[in-house]
Amino acid sequence: MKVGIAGTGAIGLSVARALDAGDIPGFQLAAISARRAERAAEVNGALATPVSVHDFAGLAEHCDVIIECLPPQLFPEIARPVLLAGKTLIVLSASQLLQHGELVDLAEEHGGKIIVPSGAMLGLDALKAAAVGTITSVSMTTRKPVAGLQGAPYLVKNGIELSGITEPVCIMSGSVSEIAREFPANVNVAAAISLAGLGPDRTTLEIWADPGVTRNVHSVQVASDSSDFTMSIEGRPSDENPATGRITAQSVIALLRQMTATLRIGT
Ligand SMILES: NC(=O)C1=CN([C@@H]2O[C@H](COP(=O)(O)OP(=O)(O)OC[C@H]3O[C@@H](n4cnc5c(N)ncnc54)[C@H](O)[C@@H]3O)[C@@H](O)[C@H]2O)C=CC1
Ligand SMILES: O=C([O-])CC(=O)C(=O)O
Repeated sequence: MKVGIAGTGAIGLSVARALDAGDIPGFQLAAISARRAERAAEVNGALATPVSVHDFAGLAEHCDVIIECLPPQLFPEIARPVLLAGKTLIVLSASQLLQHGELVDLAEEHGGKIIVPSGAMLGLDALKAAAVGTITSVSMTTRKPVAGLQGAPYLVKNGIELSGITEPVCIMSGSVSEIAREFPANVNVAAAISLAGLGPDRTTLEIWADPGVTRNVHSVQVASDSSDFTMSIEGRPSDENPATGRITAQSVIALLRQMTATLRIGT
């Protein structure tokens, strides 16, 4: 299958490299999309087999599977042409699915598929299994280094300055739906958890800026009629983007491998 990568930053570049190295059987990197021509040339220069460069419509036309690894605000621009063409969209900016439910309807109408990888999170398998029964609560806490939150729309709008803090500060708590509007680049993990479990209105989230952590730390507590469980993950930052955990790109690679595997483990 031909793969197109939209956005060649921390996640897109890692996945492009793995495809280029032949590490993902059954999938071939066919095209990329970059903000600037210079970036596309730089990425192609680092690949053993350079690929064509397209705009989003071009990726939709030439590829079977398109991996969205873009700044969150560009999500509808890539999602529409891909889903209209009935192709498969792998979504990293998962928070955007909460604002753009209409794109799921578009996929349904045109035979497109939307896949949200586990990304920087764990336990979506157990959560989906619990959701077959009755989940009573899902509460999540995310702790981030101050640098990972800087520039978030909510902080800018409310003039909240985090650079001098010496103690952890809870900067927002509420439902995932409420928080996703204010921290679009920081709640992809929470969006995925909410979509797998109780939904964004009933999944609660606290976001903490913590000067004592150097990694994003996500903890989730789940209560259900089949099981109660607690999950926690400390992601090591990627080299290219400290706000993005290294495991995120690895999760996409694992997802692609699973799509053609004879033996699949996990839900
Ligand atoms: N689902 C998950 O668990 C996680 C999701 N994310 C999300 O994944 C997305 C990508 O994350 P990163 O790779 O870390 O971001 P990044 O900022 O490192 O890369 C984004 C890339 O998109 C490029 N870009 C900007 N405008 C473009 C355009 N018009 N056309 C093509 N490319 C364009 C940028 O130049 C940059 O290279 C973000 O929305 C991020 O919030 C990040 C971490 C975990
Ligand atoms: O932990 C990460 O790598 C990123 C993160 O918080 C998110 O996107 O929700």
